[in-house]
Amino acid sequence: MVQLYIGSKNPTKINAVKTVFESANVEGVEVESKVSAQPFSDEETLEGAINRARECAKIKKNGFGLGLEGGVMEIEDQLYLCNWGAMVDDEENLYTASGARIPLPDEIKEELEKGKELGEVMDDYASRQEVRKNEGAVGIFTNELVNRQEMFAHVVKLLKGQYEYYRRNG
Ligand SMILES: O=P(O)(O)OP(=O)(O)OP(=O)(O)OC[C@H]1O[C@@H](n2cnc3c(O)ncnc32)[C@H](O)[C@@H]1O
Ligand SMILES: [Mg+2]
Repeated sequence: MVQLYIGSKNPTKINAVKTVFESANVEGVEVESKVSAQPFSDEETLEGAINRARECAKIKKNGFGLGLEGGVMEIEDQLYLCNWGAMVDDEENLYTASGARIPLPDEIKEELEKGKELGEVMDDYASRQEVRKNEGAVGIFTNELVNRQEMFAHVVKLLKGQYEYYRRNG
C-alpha cells in the first residue's frame, strides 16, 4: 500500500488526499510551510506547497510527501484566492499543480492588507466558525457549489495524474 504524508492537520486537505488516493494510507503531519501564514502571490503560495511536500518527504522517508497551500494573488488591483499543490515521490521527483482562482471582494482585501489571515477574515465575514476547515472561502463565494475539500481534491488529482503519466512515459 502506498504511504502518503500530507503536510497539514487541516481536515479539508487530508480528506482531499484520501478521496483521490483511495487505496493509499494517508497521514497528516504538522510541518512548516516556511512562507508567511498568509501568502500574497502565486510564487509564495507555490513555494509553501513545495516546502510542505519536501518537509514531509524529509521527516517521513518511507512515503510520498504532499503539500497543499492556500493564498491570495493580485491581477491589476483585483485580489484572487489561489491554491497550489506539490508532491514528492519516492524517487524525489517533484510534481506541482495549481487550483481554482476566484476574485475576493475589496472588503476582504482591506482586512488582509491590515495583516490578518484569510481564515480569520472569512469567519467574521460569513459569521461562521472555522471556515478554513469547512467550506472555505471558495465555498462561501461560490454558494457552496465548490467547497475547499473538493477544490483541493482537484489539485491532488492533477498531481496524481502527472505522477502516473511521467512514471509510464518519463
Ligand atoms: O493548517 P494549514 O494546513 O496551514 O491550513 P490553513 O487553513 O491555514 O491553510 P493555508 O495555510 O494553506 O492557507 C493560508 C491562509 O489562507 C487562508 N485560506 C486559504 N484558503 C482559504 C479558504 O478557502 N478559506 C478560508 N481560508 C483560507 C488560511 O486560513 C490561511 O490563513
Ligand atoms: Mg496555514
